[in-house]
Amino acid sequence: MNRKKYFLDAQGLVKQFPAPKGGESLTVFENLNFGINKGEFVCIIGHSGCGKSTIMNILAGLDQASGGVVLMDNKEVAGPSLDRGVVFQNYSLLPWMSCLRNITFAVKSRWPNWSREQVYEHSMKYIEMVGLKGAELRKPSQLSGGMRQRVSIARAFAIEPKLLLLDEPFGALDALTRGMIQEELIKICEQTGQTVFMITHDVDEAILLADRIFLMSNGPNATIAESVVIDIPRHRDREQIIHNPHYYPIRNHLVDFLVKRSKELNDPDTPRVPHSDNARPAYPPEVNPATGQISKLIETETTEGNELTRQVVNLQ
Ligand SMILES: Nc1ncnc2c1ncn2[C@@H]1O[C@H](COP(=O)(O)OP(=O)(O)OP(=O)(O)O)[C@@H](O)[C@H]1O
Repeated sequence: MNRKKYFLDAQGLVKQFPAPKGGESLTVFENLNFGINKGEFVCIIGHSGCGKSTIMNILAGLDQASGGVVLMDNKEVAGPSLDRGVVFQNYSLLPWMSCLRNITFAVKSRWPNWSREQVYEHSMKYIEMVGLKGAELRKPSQLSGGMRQRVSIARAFAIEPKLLLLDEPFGALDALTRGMIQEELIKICEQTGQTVFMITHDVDEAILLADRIFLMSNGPNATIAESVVIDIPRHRDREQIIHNPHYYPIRNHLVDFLVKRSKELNDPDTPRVPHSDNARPAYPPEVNPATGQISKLIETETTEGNELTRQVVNLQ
């Protein structure tokens, strides 16, 4: 039995939006509990409208939950912070600034006491890391979509956030560019041990990148039904990964969830597995589709200092 404590810990999150003309408010999700370990790459998959971007905005501190709490490094997330870098699908670069200035601007805010040289060298390191050396003085409008997305990734990494949040960052890119940037992202994450939470609709992308994949049931009243463990060894590459014997069992499990189980879980006539064993947060079970192992993280009565201790228990 391992003892465990998460770096990022979401406990009992609820999000409700008021109805536009009075009436019943919309509960997007409720009693959402999940954790992310330091250095882990976690993807979240679920149908459109289930609440993935809402979760990401709450983790980023850009939106507030209606209930529950998010702890990062034991501190409550109460607003935006340079500890969390966000990359959106639409790049969100400042159009009047060059690529380099888009990055130096963020680096200066992060380390206001750095000299010009320090800021420049640090920013150029990340420009090089995403393969944009030579294009650093161009404005976003003079770049391709893939290049712009690489600038936003470089900017997010350059502030060395404790947590990187990626909201479908490759959604608008063609397959070839997407593949190239995925490989760069894998390389950078391997070099830096970055903790990442990423939304994607692409199951193959999720298997390639993630250590775990959260499966979200359909909304309203959505929930994270499972945390799927991707135990395919790293370094992974797109051509080789499909030959790993665990690849297709994992892929089939994800597709089956999206096609069938995500809806069933939302059907009021389908009996639900109780989400919570007791009044405490119940994390979604961890499932390894390749080995059939299911484990569950539970809180124990034990406390060490003021910290709650959690244990992983194998159920199957
Ligand atoms: N500001 C808002 N006011 C009212 N309802 C909202 C607001 N923002 C989101 N919603 C609703 O909350 C639900 C979840 O939206 P969200 O964007 O988080 O879903 P998503 O899973 O990210 O979808 P997609 O995959 O299409 O991006 C949707 O029903 C959406 O209409």
